[in-house]
Formats: sequence, structure tokens, C-alpha cells
Amino acid sequence: MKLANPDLLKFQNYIDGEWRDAEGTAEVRDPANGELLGKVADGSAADAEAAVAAASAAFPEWSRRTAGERAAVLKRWYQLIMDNSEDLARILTLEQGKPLAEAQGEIIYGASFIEWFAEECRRAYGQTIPSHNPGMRLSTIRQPVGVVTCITPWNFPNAMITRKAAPALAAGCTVVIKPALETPLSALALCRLAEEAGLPKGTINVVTGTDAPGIGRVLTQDPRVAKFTFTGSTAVGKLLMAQCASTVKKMSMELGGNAPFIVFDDADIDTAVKACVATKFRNAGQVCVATNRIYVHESVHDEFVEQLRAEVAALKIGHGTEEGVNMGPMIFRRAVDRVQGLVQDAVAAGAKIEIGGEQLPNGENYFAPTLITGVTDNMRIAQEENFGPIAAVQKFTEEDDVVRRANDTPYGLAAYVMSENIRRANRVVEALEYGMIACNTGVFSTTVAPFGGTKESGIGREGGVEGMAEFYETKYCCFGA
Ligand SMILES: NC(=O)c1ccc[n+]([C@@H]2O[C@H](COP(=O)([O-])OP(=O)(O)OC[C@H]3O[C@@H](n4cnc5c(N)ncnc54)[C@H](O)[C@@H]3O)[C@@H](O)[C@H]2O)c1
Ligand SMILES: O=CCCC(=O)O
Repeated sequence: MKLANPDLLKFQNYIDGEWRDAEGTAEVRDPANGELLGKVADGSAADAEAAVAAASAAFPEWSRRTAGERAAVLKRWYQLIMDNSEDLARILTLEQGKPLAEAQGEIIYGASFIEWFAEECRRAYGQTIPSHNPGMRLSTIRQPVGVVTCITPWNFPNAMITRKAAPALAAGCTVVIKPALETPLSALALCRLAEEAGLPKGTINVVTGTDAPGIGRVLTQDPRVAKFTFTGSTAVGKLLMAQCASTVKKMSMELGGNAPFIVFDDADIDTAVKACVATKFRNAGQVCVATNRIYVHESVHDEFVEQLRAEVAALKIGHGTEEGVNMGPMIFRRAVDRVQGLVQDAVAAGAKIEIGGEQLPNGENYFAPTLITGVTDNMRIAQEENFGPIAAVQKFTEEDDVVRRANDTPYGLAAYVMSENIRRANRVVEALEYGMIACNTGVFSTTVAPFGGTKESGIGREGGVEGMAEFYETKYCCFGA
């Protein structure tokens, strides 16, 4: 891999301020062509324990620093990421597959969490409370929770780390990160820059490894860990929540979704189609907030489908580093087989493929951007998160009915509403049981707003003031006369 700053390519774990080998190594491959990118340390539960010990030892000194001192280090980290953004984007594209422009967007998005939380930590105000007793003085102070452990997914190998680590470090916590097996290089490169920025040894640690359950048990059960934060599937999230229960850890869970995208008859169809393409085909549909069920009012259905088909046909597919590519491969073969199965299941039950619906000859991980119509709520494609480039369209007629159908899922992450009628838009936004609603846009994630889900899509919020609060304990102090 050719980089302007080759020092960003790290293959060892980063524990207690040292780059350390593990007993074995694990291969990292380009999902577009299977090319070997390198072999990273295959860390174990013992490495995770060493990382937790380092984070625990580093906590007293880091947490005692002033917010301004911590902010200064974090701002250096932010600046180094921005200065190395092209290399970081290249690493990300090569190990994850998304087009370079998207990867560059993710690097800037990821860095924005570091800048914003560096500023926000200066405002960790407590309260003075009017006392219930004239002889007592009551107040609260906010203190960092302690050691924070993080497990992150492969679909956003940079931003899902900074969205957790930045507020944790800004609050005065120390962190241990286990990135996804498929995308460890982005995590290690981030860590290399954290080291250069001057984060003291032990404040940030990364353990990569194929034994996710073994490492995960340490990160969720070690009594020195105060808080565990996870982004990934609901199934794994539930397992990790159960593991956290043994030591009653604080938890944040950013889990799966099944986002409805509702196009009313009063929608601006151009806007709706643009928003749909943006939410559906970004990162080949491998986004937790990607649209999963598209409900279109019967009176505008054909117009919407025709325009969407044209947009899908125009998408350029290829290796993420190629000029002008809009969509790269999926992360691995298993994901391709899964979406293929969902499409076949829908077609067998009566759905129609408008365009796509098959693997592409570019390589075994490529699946064509696909549009299917005639979908019904009982099909697997409507019930499961497809996590792929499949736009699955259904018709509706009544507002109440579509809201009921949109809410009829155990998930509650994101939902999309397309309508030019302000009264209807407000009504529907309030009625949808989701943590985040985007109205007349397909892109809404930002550092400054709370990201997270209801129901089985998770617990807690990342980003915004809510994301900062997750890493503090509020201590009530009562002073007697
Ligand atoms: N809500 C969000 O913010 C958000 C963001 C990105 C992805 N996701 C969700 O993540 C899912 C896709 O990501 P994925 O396939 O990587 O999910 P996943 O749950 O399989 O893996 C996520 C992480 O958990 C680790 N892991 C897997 N099994 C484990 C175990 N038994 N113990 C400890 N760690 C374990 C993996 O190595 C990886 O690091 C989708 O459902 C998507 O919606 C949610
Ligand atoms: O996949 C989950 C994260 C996506 C986002 O932050 O917009």
C-alpha cells in the first residue's frame, strides 16, 4: 500500500504506549479483490487484560488533568488526522471497500467528534441545589466514569471509534478498543496519530484479534472496566449486554435497524429519489441507518420507481480507488450470499426485480445495486435488516396505515419521511417510534446531534451533549453544617 506517510501502517497492537506483537497474526484483505494488505497481531484475551490494566493505571493521571489540558492533546490528535486524511482514507477504502470520496468523508466526520468533544469537555458543569435543610449545602459534580471499553464494526472503521473514544477521553476516561477483524488498520493508524499527539501511555489501547468472544469477555466482565460501549448487530449486542450484567457496567449500545422510508403523495419526488439513493447505496447499503423498507404512496409509486431505476442504473460500480466510482464491493462473500438470498426469497413470494438482483463479475464480493417492487411486509426483506444495496419498494394508501406498518418492527434506529406538507410531516415524525427521523433528506448524521436508537436498536446516544453525558458519573455532595 503506497502512502505519503508510511508510518501510519501499523500491524501490532497498541497497549500501554507500546506497539506489541501477539502470539499469532491475522490477515487483512482488500474486499474488492482479495489482495493481502498485511498481517495484524492476532490478540487474545490476555492481551485485552493487559490493555485494561494499562487503561486502569493511566486513569488517575489523565482524569486529574484539567479539561483544557485534555482538550489541547485531543485537538492535536484532530489536527494530525486532518493532516493525514488522504492516507487514512486510502487505508479505509482498501480494507473496507467504500469509494475513496466516501472514505474521505468518513475521516472528516470521524475527526469532527474529536474536535467537538475537546471543546465540549470544558463545560462539564455541576449544580448547586437549593437545600431541603438550612444546615446543609447540596451540590453535584461530574466525574469521568473510569475505564471505557469499546467494540466497533467494520462498516465505519474510523468514525465508530472516534465517536466513542473522543467523548470518553475528553471526559477524562481511558479507553480500550477492539476494532472489527476485517478493518483493524484504520484503528491502528488512528492510534499511531494519538500517540504522536501526546496521549499518555495507557490512555488509548487497541487490541485486534480473531477471538472476538474471548477479548469481548474481558472487555465486558473485567471489574476494572466501568463502561462498555458497542456498535454492531443486535444479536451480538444482546449477548454483550448480558455479559456486562455480571459487574453492572454502564453500557451504550448502537445496534441494528430496519429503517422505513415513507414517500407521501405530497412529496417532492426529485428530493425523495435523491434522498433514497443517498441513504440506500452509501457504503453499498452497509450502514445501520440505511433505508430498508421503502413505502411509496400508490399515486406516486410509478413515477418514484421510474426515477429511482434511472438513478440506480447510473451508479458506477468498481474498486473504491477508481475515479468516479459510486459503489464498491460488499465486505465479504457471506454478505453477498445473504442479500442474494433475501432477493430470491422476495421474488419467490411475488416481488419483481426492476434492476440488478445479481452478483457482478467485478469480483466475488460485488452485488449489483438493486431495485425491487411488489414487496410486502411479510417478506424477509422487509423484516430483516438487508445491510446491502437493495431498495425494496412497497405501496401504501393511508397515512395511519403506513405509520403502523413502519412501527411494526422490533427496531427503532432511523426513519425517513418525504412530504412537503408541514402538518403531516410533524404528525408523522412524532408518531414514528425511532431514535432519529430525517425529513426530506437522506443524510442527517452529525457530531453535534444525538445518534442512537429506541427498542432493540440500542441504549444511549453518541454525539452531541447527550454523547458526552454517557461518560460522566454525577456525584451528589451533601455538606453538613
Ligand atoms: N447503530 C449504529 O450506530 C450502528 C453502526 C454501525 C453498524 N451497526 C450494526 O452493526 C451490524 C453490522 O456490523 P457487524 O456485522 O460488524 O456486526 P457484529 O455484531 O457481527 O460485529 C460488531 C463487532 O462485534 C465483534 N463481535 C462479534 N461477535 C462478538 C462476540 N461474541 N463477542 C465480542 N465481540 C464480538 C466483531 O468482531 C465486531 O468488532 C448491523 O446490524 C448494523 O446495523 C449499527
Ligand atoms: O452505520 C452506522 C453509522 C452511520 C452514521 O454515523 O451515519
